[in-house]
Amino acid sequence: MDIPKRGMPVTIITGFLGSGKTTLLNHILCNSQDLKVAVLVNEFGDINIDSQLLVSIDEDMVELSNGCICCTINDGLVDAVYRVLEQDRVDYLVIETTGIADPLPIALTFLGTELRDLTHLDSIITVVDAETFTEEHFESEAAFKQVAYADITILNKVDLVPRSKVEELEQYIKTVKRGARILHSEYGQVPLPLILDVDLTKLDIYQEFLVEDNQEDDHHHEHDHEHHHHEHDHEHHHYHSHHYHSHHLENDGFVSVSYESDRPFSVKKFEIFLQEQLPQEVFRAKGILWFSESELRHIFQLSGPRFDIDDTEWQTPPKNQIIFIGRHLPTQQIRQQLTECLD
Ligand SMILES: Nc1nc2c(ncn2[C@@H]2O[C@H](COP(=O)(O)OP(=O)(O)OP(=O)(O)O)[C@@H](O)[C@H]2O)c(=O)[nH]1
Repeated sequence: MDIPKRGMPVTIITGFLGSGKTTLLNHILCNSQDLKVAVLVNEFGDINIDSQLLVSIDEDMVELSNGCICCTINDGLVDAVYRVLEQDRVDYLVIETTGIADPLPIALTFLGTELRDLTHLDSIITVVDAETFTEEHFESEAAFKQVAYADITILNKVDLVPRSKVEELEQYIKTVKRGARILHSEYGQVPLPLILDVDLTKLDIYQEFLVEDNQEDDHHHEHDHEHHHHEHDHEHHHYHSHHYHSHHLENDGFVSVSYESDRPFSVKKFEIFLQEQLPQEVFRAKGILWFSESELRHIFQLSGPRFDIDDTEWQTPPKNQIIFIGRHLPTQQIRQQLTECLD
């Protein structure tokens, strides 16, 4: 089989001024373990790396002892990306945009230039400051697009606001982006497997912005549009099916399905389960999760289309325990699917 070679994965981080983009970037640089990450930033001043980690610095590139590198975008994004591609063994590229940037032209730089064949746009992450974000932010075109184009929205600084504010913001964000994937964080602390190499960018969304220059492509263009609409319908269906109203809650049909295992899940498989397999009827789930990729105890909460994973330390031998609540749940199927998530 002729499998096309995929280029270097790229994650774009956007978010309004002061929302916590750099904080998230530092979290990525310090926790990327054996992944060699290159980050592109506007100024080094932003990156506040422990100086013990620095091994070399030149005018536009800083190298850290864990192999990660930072480059400035001074002389243009495309040039900066080429500088990274010329480095040995860089596995992953993360770009921090300025707080007022519209992410669309940046995404199109990866999809519509020669970089298309050398890179693979993995996802756009938008960091939102839970404390200062208000609906008026959307009067800014850039802020609106940051949320509208986000594949993942990280609602950061949740330590500064009551839970009700976080929920209100989520509802509001979902009016702008139906089915938004929202994670919560304090100081950008989210498990990296949930945000890197997740392959969430849907190329067909960008198709209309890319100028096609031959008939073959035009044909694909139409096809992609159909596909796009179809997906939207699907999302609509999926994400709005959770609107059971409270007076139905006492009705028959609500069940819970519990699951336990002494073996860890694979993060990837569990993610796919959440994204693609979780029955629409599940409107609440909670549990304690053990992933083979992580030494931490992850507390999982799902409410409607939103889920949340918090990290804590194990005080007991690790195991998986999870419960799903919803109407008419296919108990055996859920158990079977979870068993398939075991590593
Ligand atoms: N309390 C609290 N403060 C945070 C959190 N995340 C970041 N901060 C602080 O918020 C400030 C802004 O964070 P940055 O990471 O610099 O934000 P940024 O988006 O890079 O900012 P710009 O470069 O101005 O766009 C810093 O003082 C951070 O320490 C959080 O979750 N909780």
